[in-house]
Amino acid sequence: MKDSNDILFYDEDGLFFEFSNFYPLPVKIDGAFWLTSEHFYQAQKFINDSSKEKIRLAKTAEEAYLLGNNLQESRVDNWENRRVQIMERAVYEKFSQHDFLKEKLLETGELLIKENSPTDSFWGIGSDGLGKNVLGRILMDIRNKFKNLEEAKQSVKPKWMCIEDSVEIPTEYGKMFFNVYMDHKGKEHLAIISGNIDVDEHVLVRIHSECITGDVFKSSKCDCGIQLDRAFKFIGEETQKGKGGIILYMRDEGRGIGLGNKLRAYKFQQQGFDTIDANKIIQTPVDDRNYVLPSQILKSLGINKVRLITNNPLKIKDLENEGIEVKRVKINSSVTPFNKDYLSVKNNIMGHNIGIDY
Ligand SMILES: Nc1nc(O)c(N)c(N[C@@H]2O[C@H](COP(=O)(O)O)[C@@H](O)[C@H]2O)n1
Ligand SMILES: [Zn+2]
Repeated sequence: MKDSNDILFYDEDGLFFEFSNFYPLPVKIDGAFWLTSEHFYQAQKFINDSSKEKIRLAKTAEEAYLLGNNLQESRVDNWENRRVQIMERAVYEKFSQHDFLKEKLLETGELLIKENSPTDSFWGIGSDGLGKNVLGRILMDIRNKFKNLEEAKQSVKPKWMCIEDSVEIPTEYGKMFFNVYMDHKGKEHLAIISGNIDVDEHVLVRIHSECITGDVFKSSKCDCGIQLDRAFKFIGEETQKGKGGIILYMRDEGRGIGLGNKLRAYKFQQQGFDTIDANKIIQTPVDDRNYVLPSQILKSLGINKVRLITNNPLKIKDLENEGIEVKRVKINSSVTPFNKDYLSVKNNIMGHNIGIDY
């Protein structure tokens, strides 16, 4: 139902038309410019580049919409399952690339945002006002993400929490120096430094999100434990060669939703839902992390150029947004019968293009 305080957007002459995908504002995604976020969304329905290009070159969002719904050319399969993730990306890119829009979204505070479409009860609220409002929910999720980012940027400078700034601990891959950083929420994160750090070079870095099931209890359900071991080994080898590297171990368990929620999400995965839908079912963000704090930690160490050991495009994007030059170092995973679905979602929908050791 509509409430007088709700933020309603849909009509071209409405106060919040900028929130509509039809608002004429260009967005750059995957190296290409799209006249609107609607152009990008509609183009993703199709397999071949010529169809995508026809839509990309459409003069208006309306034209792109009509092409997206009428082009008789081969379409991607299971679009119904992918369209929300595609829409989330299109809208996130649009708002994160235009500060005035991000500000306008943040200024809506905690108010409900609804696409006041009289015809669409999936993306909007439909004629009876009771529709799913999926687009409105996406906007509110992105508003929260921006709020967390803003908070993290305002967070107190990371504080060295160790006795002498760092503690030497012998590891399987040689001695390393452990440094604790506390964030604005009181969470303690680790910077594990090995060997010589030459800030004039691209420093070898792994930003690892905590996964206690994988990192500690050797779960075969994900590739976190393998990735951590491989990053440690790689940095240990670099140290042997007289260089070095850093592992930033971030307490972002469960892609930021915490251990309990992750295990709740696992239960739904056991019923056949993928890692994205499982998070949504338990009403948590798909990924509640940002990498402002790791960027702050690196900069506090004088590091502005890194070779980042990751498959996760969001880590690269956030570091670059914080002014850090990133060269990506791919990290292979080993497929198990227990993690193959998870890896394929990371690879095919979350953009990780994972190197797979079979
Ligand atoms: N929420 C959630 N659901 C799952 O099914 C998962 N396997 C995870 N794992 C968490 O993802 C993070 C590692 O992902 P990246 O490779 O860094 O993108 C880590 O926080 C795991 O706990 N989470
Ligand atoms: Zn894991």
